[in-house]
Amino acid sequence: MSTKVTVELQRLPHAEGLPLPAYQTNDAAGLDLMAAVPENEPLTLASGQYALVPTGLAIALPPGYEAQVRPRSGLAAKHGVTVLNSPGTIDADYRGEIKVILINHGQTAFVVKRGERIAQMVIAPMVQAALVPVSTLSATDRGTGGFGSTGR
Ligand SMILES: O=c1ccn([C@H]2C[C@H](O)[C@@H](COP(=O)(O)OP(=O)(O)OP(=O)(O)O)O2)c(=O)[nH]1
Ligand SMILES: [Mg+2]
Repeated sequence: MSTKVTVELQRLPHAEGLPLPAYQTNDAAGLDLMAAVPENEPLTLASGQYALVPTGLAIALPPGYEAQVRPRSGLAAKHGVTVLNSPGTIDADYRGEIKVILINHGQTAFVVKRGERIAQMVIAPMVQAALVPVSTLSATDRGTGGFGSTGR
């Protein structure tokens, strides 16, 4: 098991009754996030449509960490449903509700029910850069080559 960082979690009123996000297996990287849509109002994503899906959760990450909202491969492979801005970035100083921007690339409508696991959240260490403006950059073998410069 990896070392664990403590993350404060606030469950908002509309998350009542939903289980806490959980790692599904011992060494899973992602905590599954559930849709906190009303029980009697499932969210239908028509083909090509996207929506901001509430999770009913807010967190306080320690400084030096971020959370990434990533797609679940099962939803992508079976239904064409993924996270539009993947990976979504949750900043350590964000205290609002975590929302998932879900898009349906599939051919048929996809219905998001309350409690459905729609995405996963990976907690990761991050560094901030101290930018130093310069007039020329250090030379490298690659230089300015990119975008397929090494071949297909
Ligand atoms: O998938 C996401 C992405 C972001 N957020 C929240 C947490 C994050 O800290 C905040 C801002 O996200 P981001 O910086 O990606 O969006 P922005 O468009 O740059 O908004 P802002 O101007 O508020 O930074 O929105 C989510 O809940 N879900
Ligand atoms: Mg931003």
